[in-house]
Amino acid sequence: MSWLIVESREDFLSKLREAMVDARRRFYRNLVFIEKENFMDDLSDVISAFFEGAKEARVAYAFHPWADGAKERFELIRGQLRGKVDDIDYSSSEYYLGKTYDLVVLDLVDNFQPNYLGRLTDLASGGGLVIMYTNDLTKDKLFRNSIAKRGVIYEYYEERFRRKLREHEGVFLAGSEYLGKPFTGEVKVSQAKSLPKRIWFPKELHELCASEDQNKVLEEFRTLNRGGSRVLVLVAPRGRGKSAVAGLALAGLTWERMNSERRFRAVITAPSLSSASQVMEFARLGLKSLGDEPDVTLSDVGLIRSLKGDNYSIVYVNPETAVNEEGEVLVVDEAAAIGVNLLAQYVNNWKKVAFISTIYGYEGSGKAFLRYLRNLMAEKKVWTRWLTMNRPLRYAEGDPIEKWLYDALVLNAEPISPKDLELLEYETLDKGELFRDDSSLSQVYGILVSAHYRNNPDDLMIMGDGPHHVIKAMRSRDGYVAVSQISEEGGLQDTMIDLSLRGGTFDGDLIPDRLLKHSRIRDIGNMRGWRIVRIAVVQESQGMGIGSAMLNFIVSDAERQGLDWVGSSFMGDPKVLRFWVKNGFYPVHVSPKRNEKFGDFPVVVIKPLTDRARKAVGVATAIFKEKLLNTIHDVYFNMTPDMAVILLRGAKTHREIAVSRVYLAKIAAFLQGSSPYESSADGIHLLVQKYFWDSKRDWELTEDHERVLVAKVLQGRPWSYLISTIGMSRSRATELLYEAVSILAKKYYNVTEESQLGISLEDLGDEFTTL
Ligand SMILES: CC(=O)SCCNC(=O)CCNC(=O)[C@H](O)C(C)(C)COP(=O)(O)OP(=O)(O)OC[C@H]1O[C@@H](n2cnc3c(N)ncnc32)[C@H](O)[C@@H]1OP(=O)(O)O
Repeated sequence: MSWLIVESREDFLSKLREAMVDARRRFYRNLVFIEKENFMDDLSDVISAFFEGAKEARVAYAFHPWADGAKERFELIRGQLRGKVDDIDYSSSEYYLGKTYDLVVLDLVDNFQPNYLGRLTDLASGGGLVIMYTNDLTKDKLFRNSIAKRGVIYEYYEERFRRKLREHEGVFLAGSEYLGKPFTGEVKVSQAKSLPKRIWFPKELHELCASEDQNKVLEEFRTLNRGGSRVLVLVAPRGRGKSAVAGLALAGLTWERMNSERRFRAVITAPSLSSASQVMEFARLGLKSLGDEPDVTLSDVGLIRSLKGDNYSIVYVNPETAVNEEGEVLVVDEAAAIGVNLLAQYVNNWKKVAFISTIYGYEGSGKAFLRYLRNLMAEKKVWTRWLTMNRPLRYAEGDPIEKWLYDALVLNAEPISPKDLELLEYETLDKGELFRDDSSLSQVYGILVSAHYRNNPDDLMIMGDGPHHVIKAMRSRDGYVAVSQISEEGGLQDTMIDLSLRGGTFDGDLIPDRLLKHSRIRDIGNMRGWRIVRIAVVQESQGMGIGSAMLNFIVSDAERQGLDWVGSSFMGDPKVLRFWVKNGFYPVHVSPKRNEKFGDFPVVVIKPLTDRARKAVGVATAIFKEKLLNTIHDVYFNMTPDMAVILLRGAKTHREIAVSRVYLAKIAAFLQGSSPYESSADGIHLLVQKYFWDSKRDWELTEDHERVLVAKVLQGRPWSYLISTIGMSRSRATELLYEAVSILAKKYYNVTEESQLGISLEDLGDEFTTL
């Protein structure tokens, strides 16, 4: 039975002591949350109570050391902490992901940020305690302040967070009153670990495993050494030891090849070096246990970049580089946080790939990733083995604090599967109500999380508390089927406009800032609009027009409110870009840098709603198109022709380009076969520019024709590269190029292979300078 006690501090502490004894016995965690101005006494008492049951402990103390008073608070309680104490700066907390602590103390006086909270709570082990203390969750908090707009901010997120603390067992609260809800549920404690009956990898590696799940998974990795293309998928919630076992497995795969003639090279990639560090650490540990001492290269902050031995190497490279690296095995950690675009390229280019990922958790949901894998398995082109790990390593299965964390941070939000799509209603959600209604919040946030693997717990707080963030949705009889998170932007003061033009940046107002910097039209800064931060439709109802319908409603809504524009900025995946262009949005900016993590170019699209916005967006679109057409061989040289074609089709701004008769004669010579492509490339380039600048025509080349023109004529890719970039052979590409040029020459100038190959000076007139 669970109950809520409301008693004195002494009673509170004695109940907590009992709970800690039970937790040690049954290997689960408790949480103490202190929220009051004078938190120090309670904090000190709770820490004392903890150490009554432990002579020493592994302690993590997290704070922002540079914040006023933070160090002093740490020093005050430092004397009470016995054992090894890691003082962790929140900003570098990701470096501690693999560690385990008995006591985790979070100083929430300067900041309350869901990402940090989730990450650090996870590090507490069974039998341990998590303490969070703050003067007031909503007063002067760094992350909160960064969300505020013109000094205004809501507290829907914090209100819900406080409610969740009261709902869950294992949680003890010290605020204006003392409350405690000891854990009464059941836990499953892991059985003593035993090795699988038959093992191929050395016993030393198996001994480094902390659970039976890990032993089993370790053996499965061995299948990667068999013939043919193989993909191994390892998914688990956080804290199951999947990265560690992947590292041990790499040591095992290396060991199998150590005495062979052939060198062994494994590549590890992940969104960042630090997210790959667990795999690396355990690979090193594994190799050491086998008696090998690899040479280690470290990064500036001490993370392992590579391990090298006599005839093997294990190296980290960033996700984009990993596509074209060579080696025997590619291990992709936190694969769900890497764009599926890149994952598909890994499977194409590598024979053995291991994808490792969190299926849900605060790096975001892995649904896009899972969808990709399900398709891969259904195609049956590649041998695929799917492994999951369920047992937590640090604490017992059924731990109440893991449950609280998932609920409080909405880590397992689930969209519905709608059955009835007949009647859909467009709604603007009341955020207060949404954050009080768990089921609606789970549906709405679930749609966003499953579509956007990049969502993390901080995003939910921004969505809830940011006064400029608005949520729109489409609701069916069964529940929500589509959601959009919108941010109000623009209406900038002159000082902000100047700041942006001078290269300064500021939070929010992303679209006005980008447009100011790239088109230099000041008026854009004053205009007001809606940036669609996220838009998503439940997976099974995509491609049925719901997204477009919602977008139409949003645009009409914005028009009614007198806004100047609706826009969006997103990672430029061709499918998504097509959605925007189809709905009449103009591409106005593409970042010159590919996003290393996701492998795509961030794109800004916009739809003008007022006359002045139409004028300004006209300029921005023209400037963008000019940049794309003229620098695609340089700034955007590695943009896929697929993307470029959609961007060029979407940038509907017109310019007349004249092609001189000298060039037309060169083009005729090319069509007739008397001049090779390289000799007529100047004329062809002009003709292709003319085509892409022409937005008045009522005919189109096929997308395949356009792709070849972009790849060869505009990007200048060597013929040999066309196969890998647009997937066609040299002869097919040559054929398409010829066809496209002959269509263009005929349509614009009636030039064909029978046209004149030369012209007289008299005919030419004074088009060129006489010297
Ligand atoms: C700022 C941002 O959030 S950008 C990221 C957009 N969101 C996502 O990528 C999440 C996953 N995808 C989705 O939730 C949806 O597919 C959306 C929101 C992109 C589009 O909504 P839908 O209802 O699926 O699109 P709708 O049926 O109205 O329009 C279809 C067009 O969009 C494009 N499209 C983009 N994604 C998809 C998709 N997953 N399925 C089908 N069509 C898609 C196609 O060009 C399609 O045109 P076509 O039918 O002629 O091929």
